[in-house]
Amino acid sequence: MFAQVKYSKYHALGNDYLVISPENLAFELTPEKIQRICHRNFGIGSDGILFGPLPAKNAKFGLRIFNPDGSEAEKSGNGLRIFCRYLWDNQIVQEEEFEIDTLGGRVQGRVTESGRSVRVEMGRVSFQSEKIPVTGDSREVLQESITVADQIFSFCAATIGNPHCVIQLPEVTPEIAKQYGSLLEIHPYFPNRTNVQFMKVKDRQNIQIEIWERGAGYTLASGSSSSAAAAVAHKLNLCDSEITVHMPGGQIAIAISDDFTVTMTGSVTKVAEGLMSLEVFEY
Ligand SMILES: N[C@H](CCC[C@H](N)C(=O)O)C(=O)O
Repeated sequence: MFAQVKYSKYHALGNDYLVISPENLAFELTPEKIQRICHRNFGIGSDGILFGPLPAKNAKFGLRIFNPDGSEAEKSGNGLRIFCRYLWDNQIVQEEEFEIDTLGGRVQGRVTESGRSVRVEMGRVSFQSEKIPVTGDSREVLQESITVADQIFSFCAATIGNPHCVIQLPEVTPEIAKQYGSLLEIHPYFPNRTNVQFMKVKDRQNIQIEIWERGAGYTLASGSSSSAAAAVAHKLNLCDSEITVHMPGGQIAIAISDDFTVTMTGSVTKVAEGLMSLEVFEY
């Protein structure tokens, strides 16, 4: 049994992840262990864990993505950019494009600018209720109403492998995301819970979002949230097909094709390489 566990820590616009390779782990990543590792005081602290590279049937690499509450996510845009950079840092890939298999489908990644920028084709966005999922009749979930804490919002829902609830407002703030995000995350309309974005459309090429993530809470940036919110803005014809998403942690460039395939380009920053002591589980 290893007394320590090797990990790499990166952030993507302030949305930080730990990368742990299966070759360095001799125990199962249970929800309790994930919660402890991600805890900002009792653990290393992060917005999630990227567990890979894993064997994959229809891609070069497999990746599992865990939220700090211990739940497993189908996709993470910032997580995927970080994982691509991790593979590049460890000479497992070079400048070529390569495929990664996730619970939410296969994506294509490419590392550029000596690791500082990564582009990921995130797959297709769908607004179809049964794919997200959202309860009720089979339909595209666009501009419907939802009530939390006696506040009625108009929302759109989308999936890019993981679920998203997008609410357009004239102004968005962290306070709004923190006050209503946690209630919307667990609203009965979303059987698998949902990520939530409060979106201000600045012009046809720029949106601003404040984010409440499923299983993680308020975060400074989110790649799948950027993809979903931009896709909704484009679907409602409020924005063109190339959109810059502005978040507290920074900006992500989103390009949307005619079939709503989304390509996301953004930065990755290496924070540290470390050794986690198993004592962390004894407290
Ligand atoms: N909390 C999300 C996964 C991480 C998404 C976010 N960090 C990103 O960059 O896409 C979920 O449960 O679907």
